[in-house]
Amino acid sequence: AHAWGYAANNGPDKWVSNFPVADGPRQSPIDILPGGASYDSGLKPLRLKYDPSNCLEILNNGHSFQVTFADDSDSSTLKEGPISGVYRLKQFHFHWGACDDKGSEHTVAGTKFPFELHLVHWNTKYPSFGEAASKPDGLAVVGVFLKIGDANPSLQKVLDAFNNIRAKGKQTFFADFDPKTLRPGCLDLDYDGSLTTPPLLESVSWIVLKEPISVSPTQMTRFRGLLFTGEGEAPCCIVDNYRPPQPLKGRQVRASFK
Ligand SMILES: NS(=O)(=O)c1ccc(C(=O)O)c(S(=O)(=O)NCCc2ccccc2)c1
Ligand SMILES: [Zn+2]
Repeated sequence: AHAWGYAANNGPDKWVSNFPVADGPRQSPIDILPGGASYDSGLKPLRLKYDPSNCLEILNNGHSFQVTFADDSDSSTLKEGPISGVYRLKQFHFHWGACDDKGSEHTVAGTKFPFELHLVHWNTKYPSFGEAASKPDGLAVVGVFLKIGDANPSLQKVLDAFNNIRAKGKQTFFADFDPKTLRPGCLDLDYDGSLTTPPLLESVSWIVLKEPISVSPTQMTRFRGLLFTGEGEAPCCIVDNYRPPQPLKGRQVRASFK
């Protein structure tokens, strides 16, 4: 079976043939209707605690790039909010469009943002990420929308590392980055969902932050210079690496705000 991707021949509407869960009851992303979310006064504020020294490397995995963190201790964790227990940060990555009118995976009342950041965490009640990834409460992903605006200084450090990871498979040392600097306010919309890329496992508690952070047009074009393809192959830029919204199938979205 050819590898999954985002092209016409291997994109999101083709994934179900190798990953039947693509048609499951709790798939992600979704279109979020803030008016349809129910305010949950029991929701405590989300607690992100990240240690920049846990940052290991930045990698172009052929469908996005990810910044990987050391997850062998509880020094970079997510707590409270809709989740119980302690979840460790494993990696963060982005999804984006070829142009500014699309790119995010979640949408808000049909509105698409040009980018979406995902911070992937796993539940430490399980021995490893791989174990947690197949459990209904195994993963928690924080989604942050990016909009066009002022340059984002903390993002610049990530973009400056791109020169070493332009081609698929390239990776480079990347240290001392605190993803908390990428966090906007604390209004979040929560629901039970899945990974948005194969294997599309239905193990994710999604925590989508309502307020976007800003990136400048120059910073955005840097993302679009990354390549899906390996060195020596005909260059194909990573763009439109997003899955469209999936059916809600009766799920409730909880809001941490009125
Ligand atoms: N958009 S998302 O947050 O759902 C997501 C996207 C990509 C990946 C990834 O592995 O690259 C991941 S991951 O880091 O969670 N890995 C999922 C695939 C996987 C499952 C089980 C063991 C290893 C990898 C998550
Ligand atoms: Zn993602």
